[in-house]
Order: sequence, then structure tokens, then C-alpha cells
Amino acid sequence: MTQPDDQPTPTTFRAAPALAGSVTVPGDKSISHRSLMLSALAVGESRVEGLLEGEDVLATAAAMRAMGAQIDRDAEGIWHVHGVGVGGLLQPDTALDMGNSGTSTRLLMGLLASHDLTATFTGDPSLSKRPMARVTEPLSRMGASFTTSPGERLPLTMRGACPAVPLDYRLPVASAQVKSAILLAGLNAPGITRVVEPVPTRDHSERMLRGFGADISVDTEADGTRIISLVGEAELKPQQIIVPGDPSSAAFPMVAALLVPGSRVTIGNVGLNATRAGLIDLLREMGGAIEIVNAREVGGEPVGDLIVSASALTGVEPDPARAPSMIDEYPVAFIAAALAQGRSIFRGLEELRVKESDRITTMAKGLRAIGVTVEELEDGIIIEGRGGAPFPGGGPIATKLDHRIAMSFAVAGLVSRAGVTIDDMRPVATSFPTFVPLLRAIGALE
Ligand SMILES: O=C(O)C1=C[C@@H](OP(=O)(O)O)[C@@H](O)[C@H](O)C1
Ligand SMILES: C=C(OP(=O)(O)O)C(=O)O
Repeated sequence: MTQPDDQPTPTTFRAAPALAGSVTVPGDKSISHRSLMLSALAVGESRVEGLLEGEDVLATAAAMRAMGAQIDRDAEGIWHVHGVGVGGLLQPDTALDMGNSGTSTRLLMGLLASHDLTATFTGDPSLSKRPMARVTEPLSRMGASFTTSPGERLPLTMRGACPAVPLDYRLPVASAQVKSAILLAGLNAPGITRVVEPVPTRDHSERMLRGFGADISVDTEADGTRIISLVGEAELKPQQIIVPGDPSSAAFPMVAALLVPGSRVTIGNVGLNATRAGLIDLLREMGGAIEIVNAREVGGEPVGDLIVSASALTGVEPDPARAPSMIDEYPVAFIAAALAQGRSIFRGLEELRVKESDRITTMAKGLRAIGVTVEELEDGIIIEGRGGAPFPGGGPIATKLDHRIAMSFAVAGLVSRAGVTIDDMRPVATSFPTFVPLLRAIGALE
């Protein structure tokens, strides 16, 4: 995790020649978190291959260790976990430091809510601003209790309830973190926990719970509403997990290859779960040449290789219903829109305001700083595309401890006249520690 005495690492990204080559991105962050959590709750030894070794996932590993799971790294990306069984987590001796990771925080709050223990959650200044009421509210109904900082924020202390009360809950916000927190709490509650999801969100928790042997069913109604039912007091069996490459990380070389003239880049082993693949659909609608080859299934998730060629893009007005399937990809989608021909209008994106930074304001300010005309809306942004003309450039861009802002403007720098300076590249280590070496491998850096 970023240490308080570390110094920011400002970095300038400059116009790149045509990008070329074949690369892979690190393991999926959402799946990596879940693989450690569920392995820690299984009885016996699980093996995880392709685990993302980014700071967010390491925060999850440290927390699970602090509660009794044995977690060891055998080689790069290869880990094994001795679980303690559902209900078997131990009281941690010290506060759980969640660093920058909303997923670790919210999912672990759910996991612990039905255990007989007390835990304190802390985080960095970005995470400490993010709303936790979305999980404390349903988890309180299950019997957990909370002492929070003002505004239901971190640091907070929770007391789990054992036995917990199973919950029947309709999600008021389209959030896989909230859905997963409730399902994970339901694992150790007697009876059936049900989550009704009016707008589908990433379904990695459901897939992996089923893989570990939990009794979980998903019914989809005519209007697309999903009803997820989980039988509690589950016994999880250890698994061999293979984590696919993270589509949210692949987004950055994908947009870079579309924008830098003459590029052709292959990105191998990318997760293509439909609940995550919205950016590929959007970029194709904008005219992006993205070919999927070797489509296959790995470890219960669809995977493929992407061949991306530089393309002239046109502006779009995407359907807000698509938001959950590309929620973390909007910052880099805004960079693509800013270089497209014509205006793009993005709406229905209130959730972007409560990520690692307020991603609407942070992107709007950064885009203006590199010469793009934008109008910030309450729930989105209007971007005037430059029709392929390189960004004038500038900076330093204030990234606000937000890895996706840093990587998005790094991509913008590759198609700029004067370069784009990022105020601090350290946050990239939370989700994509090999981002800069990967850019080098495709010829984006001198
Ligand atoms: O469940 C997950 O792993 C995640 C869900 C999303 O958050 P929300 O559920 O808050 O939308 C996403 O932004 C985050 O990066 C990872
Ligand atoms: C929002 C993100 O992650 P988290 O909520 O886990 O901090 C992200 O990775 O873009």
C-alpha cells in the first residue's frame, strides 16, 4: 500500500509511434478478491492461478490472513489458501487496512457480518470518503451493528451477528459490491438469503459461489430483473481457480491501440463475461476495429484474445442501462470520445461520483487541462470530439489517488502534441502494477 512518506511520482506520457505486439494483462481484480475470500471459507486447500498481485487484492489477502486463513504465494500469480470453513473466521487483532479498495471493504463487511467477531476497517484518504451506508443498511438488517465515522464512512467498527438473520433485499443501487456483500453474509446465516437485482451487475460472486459448491440459484424475470437465492450455512469445497485477464485493465491498451495511428495490438486471455464487456460493444459502435479470437471458457468464465487496430472513431450517446457492464471503463471511454469525430453524451453515471475519486469531475477537469471542450452534467458529461486531432496536452493532471484516472490520461498522452503529465502514478499499483512495462512492450514509451 502507498506509504505516507512515499513521494508522488509525476510522469509525462508523450506521442507514441504505431503500437504493435502481443501482450497479456494481469488477472481480473474482482475475481481475484473473490477467489481469496471463498478459498478462505472452504475447508481444505485451494489453488489460485493468475491472481492479480495488485495492492487492492493484497489488502484482501492480508485481511483474510489476519482472520485465520493461511495464504501463501508459490510463484508469480500462483497462490494457495488453506480455508477455515464458513463461520470459522477469527477475531482480527488489529484494524483491517483496506488501502484504496472499495471491493475489499464492502465484500469483507458482508463476509464478517454473520461471524461472531468485531472488526475495524480503515482505508486511505480516497476510500475514507466513499459511502458505506449502502452496505451497513442491509447488513444491519441481518443483525450486524456498526460504529462509523460521520456520513457512514471509514474508519468504522462492525460487530457481526451469529446467528445472522437471512435477508430478502431489492438492490436500491446497481452495485455488485452490495449484492456480493449480502450474499457473502448469507453464507453463514440460517435459511435463504435473496437479492433482487433490477439491473444486472457483474456476476462473478454467483458463478464462484456455485463453483465452490454453494446452493445458489438465479432466476431472470421477463424484464431482466435477476433474483438470486442462496441457501445459508453452506459448506464450501476447495477449488482450483484460474483467473482470466482483467477486461478493466485491457481497456487501456485497447483504447491506446485504437487511438495511436497505425497501431495493431493483440491482448491475450481477456475476460469477456457479458456483465463486464460493455466497453468493447461501445468502442465497436464508435467504429473501433476490435476482433475477438480464440473465444473459450476458462475456470467458468468466458475468455478471448482481442486484436485491436487503430480506427477513426465517431461520437456516441450510449444507453445508461449499459453502465454496470463498463462502470470502471468510463474514464478511458471519455478519452476515446474526446478524440472521436463529433459530440458524445454520457448520462446516467451518478455512480462515477463515488468511486476512488469523483470520476465525472476529475475527468472533466483533466480533459479541459489537455485541451478538450467538455460540459459536466450532474449524471454525466458532454464531450466535443477532436476528430482525430491530437490533444494539445498539458497537466499535471490531478489524479486524486485514482488509478483509472492516471491510466486514462497516460493513454491520452500517447496521442498528444506536448505530452500529458500525470501528477502521481503510484495509484496504478492498486489494479495494474505492470501498466508501464506493458506500454513499453507495445512500443508506447521511449
Ligand atoms: O464487485 C466488484 O468487484 C466491483 C464492482 C463495481 O463497484 P460497484 O459495485 O460499487 O459498482 C466496480 O466499480 C469495482 O471496481 C469492482
Ligand atoms: C471502483 C474500483 O474499485 P473499488 O471499488 O474496489 O475501489 C475500480 O477498480 O475502478
